[in-house]
Amino acid sequence: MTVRTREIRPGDPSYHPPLPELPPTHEPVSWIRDGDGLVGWGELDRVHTSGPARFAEADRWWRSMRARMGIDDEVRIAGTGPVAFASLSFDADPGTSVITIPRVVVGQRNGVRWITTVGDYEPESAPPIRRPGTIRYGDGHVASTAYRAAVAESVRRMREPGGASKIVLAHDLLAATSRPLDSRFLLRNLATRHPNCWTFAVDGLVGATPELLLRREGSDVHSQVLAGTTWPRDSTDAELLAKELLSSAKNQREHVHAVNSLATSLRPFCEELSVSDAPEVLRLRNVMHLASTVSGRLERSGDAESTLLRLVGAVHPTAAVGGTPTEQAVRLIGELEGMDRGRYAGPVGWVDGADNGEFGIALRCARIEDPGGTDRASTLRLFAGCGIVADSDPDEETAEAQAKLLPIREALEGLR
Ligand SMILES: C=C(O[C@@H]1C=C(C(=O)O)C=C[C@H]1O)C(=O)O
Repeated sequence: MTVRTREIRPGDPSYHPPLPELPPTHEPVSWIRDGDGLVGWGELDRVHTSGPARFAEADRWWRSMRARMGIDDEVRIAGTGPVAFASLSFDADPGTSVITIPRVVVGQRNGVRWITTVGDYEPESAPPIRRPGTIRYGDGHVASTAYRAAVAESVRRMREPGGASKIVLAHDLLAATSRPLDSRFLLRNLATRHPNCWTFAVDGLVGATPELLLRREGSDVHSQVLAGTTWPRDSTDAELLAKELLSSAKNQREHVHAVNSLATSLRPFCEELSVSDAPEVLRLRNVMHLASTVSGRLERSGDAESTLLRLVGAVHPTAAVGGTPTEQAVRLIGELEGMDRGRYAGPVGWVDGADNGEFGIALRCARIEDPGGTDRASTLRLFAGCGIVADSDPDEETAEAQAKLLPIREALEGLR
């Protein structure tokens, strides 16, 4: 099996279109930010994994597949040669994770565009992107009222002696389209409207996440941790909002838990690890977050324990999506939230043959529950959550979750 990467040069018909417009299928895989990234289609092979060993099993499978591939790569940068996309469940149980190898990947980075193909490849032209028609919304497993109640209960528990310091609770919203969904429609709208997020799609999970869990390039690792959120209300000036966020003790507390959890779990793998001095404000279209960067150099980058998928497994779940202490928080999420998160809030991203890659946290996303068909519309489940601390206000957190649902709702409704 030979994997071939060739540069696509200016003048080639596939040099100019934005990445989401290239796939000739309605369900491509994707990872795009600021116009750069990867899209893929056609499936060579996939595996599903589950349980606590889901990361290690996905890793083992990817290494065995790679070992069977001959590589002919004329570009030779991160993301060229063989590439797999993966989306892993939030929880060990329940939850099914997937890792898949596309037959065709088109990538772009710093003005260089390339195509990678596995085996024989017949170019196909992409059919026009379909619109999903009108969208109807309905309550999911955790409606807003139930969410507010869960937040109030978690606050009560956190105030008890021995209570957790932080718990991230989420809720869901159902959406039904009137015509079958074309994932490229969501990808195009998200990538255009949220260029500073990573627009992803893997096996029916589609979204634009602002949170980079782990990037690996050679022996360097990098993460952007988010926690602590505000959003525009009435006519609040953006500068003022950013200042208020930076000086909010409650948001700073939420943030510190998330940064510490990532740094603590990554440190044992690194000979050097640094955390930015103080959080900055990341401004997105609908919300603002406190953001910190964590950068490290791996101690034994060739080690089987330090592969990207293993590292991702070691740092997940950070307190940005789980809580502190992790085990207590995850148990409470199961009890108070009571829904199956599936792959929402789990790691999603790609890994290449040299073990370079990027994984984000699957936030601001929808899971396609029924893709529909020529004669059937589609249904999706949208997710959003918030970090809760002992002084959280249930009404505020419920409103915050609504603000976090906006990007995926707007994409579905056609805004770009
Ligand atoms: C859980 C979500 O977002 C996370 C929670 C945040 C918070 O509570 O401030 C901020 C960013 C994310 O780490 C989500 O978007 O669903």
